[in-house]
Amino acid sequence: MKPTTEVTGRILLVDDDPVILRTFRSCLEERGYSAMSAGSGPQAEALLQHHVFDLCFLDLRLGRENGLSILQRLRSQAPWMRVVIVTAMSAVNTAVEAIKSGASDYLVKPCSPDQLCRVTAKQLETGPLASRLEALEGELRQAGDAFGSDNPTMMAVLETARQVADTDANILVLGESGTGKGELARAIHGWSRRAKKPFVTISCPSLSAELMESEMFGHSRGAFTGATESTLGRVNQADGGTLFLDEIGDFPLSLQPKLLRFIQDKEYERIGDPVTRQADVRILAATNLDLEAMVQAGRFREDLLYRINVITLHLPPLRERSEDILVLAERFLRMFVRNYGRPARRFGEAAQAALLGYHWPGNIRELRNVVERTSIICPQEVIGTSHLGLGEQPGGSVPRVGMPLRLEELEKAHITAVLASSETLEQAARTLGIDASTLYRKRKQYGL
Ligand SMILES: Nc1ncnc2c1ncn2[C@@H]1O[C@H](COP(=O)(O)OP(=O)(O)OP(=O)(O)O)[C@@H](O)[C@H]1O
Repeated sequence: MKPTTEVTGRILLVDDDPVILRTFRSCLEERGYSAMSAGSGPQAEALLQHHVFDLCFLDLRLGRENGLSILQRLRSQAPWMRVVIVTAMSAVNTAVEAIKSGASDYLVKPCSPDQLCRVTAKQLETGPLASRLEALEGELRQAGDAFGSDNPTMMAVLETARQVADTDANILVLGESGTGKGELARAIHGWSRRAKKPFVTISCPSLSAELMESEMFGHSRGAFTGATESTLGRVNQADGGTLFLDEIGDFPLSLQPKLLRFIQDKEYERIGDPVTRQADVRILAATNLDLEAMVQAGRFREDLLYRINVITLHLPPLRERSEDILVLAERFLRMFVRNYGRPARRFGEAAQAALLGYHWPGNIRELRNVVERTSIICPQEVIGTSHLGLGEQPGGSVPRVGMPLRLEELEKAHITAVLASSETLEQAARTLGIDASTLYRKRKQYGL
């Protein structure tokens, strides 16, 4: 049974019988897999410290060692690794127990090379899909408690958010970029009676006034050049649910009266179509801009502001929520090591201190990016400060043209500096020679 396509898979064999180890190993290697063997539980654990495996064949009877407790230790050390129990016919009951404890399958000894390879191929095929699914499910499960916090300001915000979630009040979420405004909006929708209906996001800065009108309210065929098909728009899509206007401060001024009318009367017209339509939509909005100041400057309508900020929730920046930094970092770490199958397991003391001492200008988004990168590059179980790459803080070395850097690092540094010296985002975009929506995307990408 030679594989027809190229096979990949890193396999750990754990058995106290050297003959079985040799036979299994040569059989798997012949088919293109890479395999390593361990004669005992501790040997297997030692290998896991330095190597990443996708699949493990574990003999449940390893001398005096208890196979089930070895299984548990291997699973906690490498939760992404699928484990197939190898057992004698007389011990099938134990194999069932092992599957209940997290093993994926079992193989009865003696088995033929074809049986071994069939099980291997099946496990390696389903492994990545299953672990991605597990990660997603984990994220979803955590969404319920993702908003736990030990910070008093954040706790008060969350309490208000939960109280008003089930009313239809429009809510404005304020906070620096990356503080989790979008995440909170989604949670409010989830806590509301609209939870089973759509949650639709419109990212305001990414669209011009014309595109925004058509995106929100839809257009009829031929309404403007290029409108070859009619569309219903996001408002229609969100009917019965929630419409989240991200970065509402960038909502085009010329379109604000139409939004105001929709919020007040729940009525609108598509572009090029005189029929008045209705949609039952709850509005949540977010911004990191000072809308009061924009009203003063004539860049945002006062009546619209009073419609969208019936309730205002102000998310504190991460540096003011130091109680939550390590909890969030550990949650991200669990998620990413599971996704990428990497060896990092925990932050060492120095790394914890570095995480707590950093000022997190990009807030939770930056923390998430840092942990993701760390989970990939850290080659060991305990994460040290050097793996975090937090060296380029203000006062640290500033990337300069000509240094041995990736282009991205230079771009990030330049955008950061221009943003810091610009009064508005529009001004920064003009200086950089890119449009506001590109700047918006790059800020997100770099966690600025
Ligand atoms: N409580 C949380 N738990 C886990 N992840 C979070 C949490 N809050 C935010 N995040 C993550 O941080 C990142 C930024 O969150 P989000 O987009 O909600 O921030 P934002 O304040 O809306 O940012 P921006 O103002 O730039 O749009 C996302 O990847 C999000 O998944």
